[in-house]
Amino acid sequence: MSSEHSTHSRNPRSFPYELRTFPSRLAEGKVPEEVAAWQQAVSLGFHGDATSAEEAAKYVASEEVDGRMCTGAYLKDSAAPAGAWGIEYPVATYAYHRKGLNVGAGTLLPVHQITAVTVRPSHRRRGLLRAMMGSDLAQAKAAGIPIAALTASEATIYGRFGFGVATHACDIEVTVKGGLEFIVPAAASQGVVEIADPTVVRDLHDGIFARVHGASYGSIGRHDMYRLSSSGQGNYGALDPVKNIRAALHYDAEGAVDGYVTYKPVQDSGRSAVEIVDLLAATDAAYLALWNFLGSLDLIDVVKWGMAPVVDPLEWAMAAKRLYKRTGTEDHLWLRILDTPGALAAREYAVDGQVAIHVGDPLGHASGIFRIEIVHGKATVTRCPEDGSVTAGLSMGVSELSSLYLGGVSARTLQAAGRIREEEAGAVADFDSLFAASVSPHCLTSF
Ligand SMILES: CC(=O)SCCNC(=O)CCNC(=O)[C@H](O)C(C)(C)COP(=O)(O)OP(=O)(O)OC[C@H]1O[C@@H](n2cnc3c(N)ncnc32)[C@H](O)[C@@H]1OP(=O)(O)O
Repeated sequence: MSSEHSTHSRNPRSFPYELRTFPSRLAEGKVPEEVAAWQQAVSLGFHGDATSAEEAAKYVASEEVDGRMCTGAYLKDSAAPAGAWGIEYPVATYAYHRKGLNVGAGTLLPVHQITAVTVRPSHRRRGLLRAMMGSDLAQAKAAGIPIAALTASEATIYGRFGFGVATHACDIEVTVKGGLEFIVPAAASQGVVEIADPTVVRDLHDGIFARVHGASYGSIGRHDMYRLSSSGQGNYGALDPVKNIRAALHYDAEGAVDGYVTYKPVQDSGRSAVEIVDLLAATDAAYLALWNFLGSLDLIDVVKWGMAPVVDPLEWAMAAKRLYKRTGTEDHLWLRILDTPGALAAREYAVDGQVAIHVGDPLGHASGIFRIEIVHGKATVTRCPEDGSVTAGLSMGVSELSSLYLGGVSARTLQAAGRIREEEAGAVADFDSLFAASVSPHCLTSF
C-alpha cells in the first residue's frame, strides 16, 4: 500500500477518526460510493446544494484529469440511525492535485495544490484540519515536492501551518463610458479582436493558458474545471451553461488566437457594468487589445475584474489614469515551502550575491540555517551546521520565507511588520537585492 493510500490510526479517545486517501476517479463509468459521499461532504462544508449523481459524475470525470487525491476523515463508529450521515460519510474533507508554479526563467516547479478543505460543523475545532494538514504535508515532502500552495477561504487559517501570502489579486473598476483612451493607441490596437461563441473558449482554454502560464511569473497550473468555468459552460455547484456569458478572442498578426476575454453584464448600483469572467492574454499586445475591445462596448459604464495584477500595465497605458480604480486587494496565492534548498535553488535571481538565513518551521520540513549563493542568476543553497559555527544574517519563519519567495513582498517590509529579524547589519538589504522580482508575481488561478 503506498503512503498516499494509507490509513492512519490514532488514540481513539483523543482522535476518534481515521483518515483515508483515495483518487477521485470513475470506476466503470460510475462514481464510487466513497467518492460520492466525499463530494456530498464537500458541498455541505461550503454550504452548497446537495450534489446530484449526474453532477458528481461530471466533477469526478474532471478531477480524474487532474489526478486529484481526496482525503476523508471518518468516524470509527457512530450511533447514527440508518439514513443519517454515519461512518460512510467523512466528517472532514481535503484534496490535492499537483501541477506547476512559474518561478521564473521558464521553470515550472512541481507544486502540491491543496483544495476542498472542510470540516463538518459538528466536528470543528477538534484538530481535524491540523491532522489532515500535518499528514498531507509530510507525504508531499516525502514525495519530493518542494512547495505546497492553496487559495484560502479566510486569511486567518493557514499561517499557522507555515503558509504565507505570495501573490495578491485586485478588484478593479475601469470606467469605459465614451471609450478607453490609450497613451500609445498603436500599442492597444495590434491584431484583431472578434466575438466568438463561449464554447470555443472551452476548447481553446488549455492551449492559451499553457502559454500564459509559461510566461507569467507566479502563475500556478489550472485544474480541468477551468475550461468550463472560464467559458460559462459550468462549474462546481452549477453545471448548466450560463446563458449571459459572452466571449471575444484576440488574433495575432498571423491570425492565431493568443488571448480571450469572457464577460457578462451585471447591474451595479444603477450603473451598467460588465464583469470579466476570465481574461487570458499570452502577449502584452493581446492584453491591451482585449481591454481596448472592452472599452468599446456601447451602453456600458464600467468594466469590473476581480483578478487584476497588483501592478497592472493597463493602468499605465490609459490616458485617464483616474478612470482605473482599485476597489480592493486581497491575498490570493499562499505558498508553503517544504524543501528549502530545493525551492530556493529553482527560483530565478536577477543579481549575484549571497546571504545566510535561519528558517524556523514548527513542522520541521523547511527549518535550518541555509547559505544562499547566487552566481550567474543560479542559486546554490547549502544547509549549514547549527552548532554556532555559522551565523545567519536573517531569522524568519517558513511562512515569512514563503511570502518572500516570489518577491511579492520585501524583507524590509516584513522586518517593519515585526515578522523577521536582522541578525547582521545589512542582511535585509542583501536579501532584498537578491530576491527582488522585476515583475510583480501574479496568479490567475484559484483552486
Ligand atoms: C484550501 C481550502 O480549501 S480553503 C477552505 C477552508 N474551508 C472552509 O472555509 C469551510 C468552513 N470551515 C471549516 O470547514 C473549518 O472551520 C476549517 C477547515 C477552516 C477548520 O477546521 P477545524 O478542524 O475546525 O480546524 P482545527 O481544529 O484543526 O484547528 C487548527 C487550528 O486552526 C485554527 N482555526 C481553524 N479554523 C479557523 C478559522 N476559520 N479562523 C481562524 N483560525 C482557525 C484553530 O483555532 C486551531 O488553532 P490552534 O491549533 O493554533 O489552536
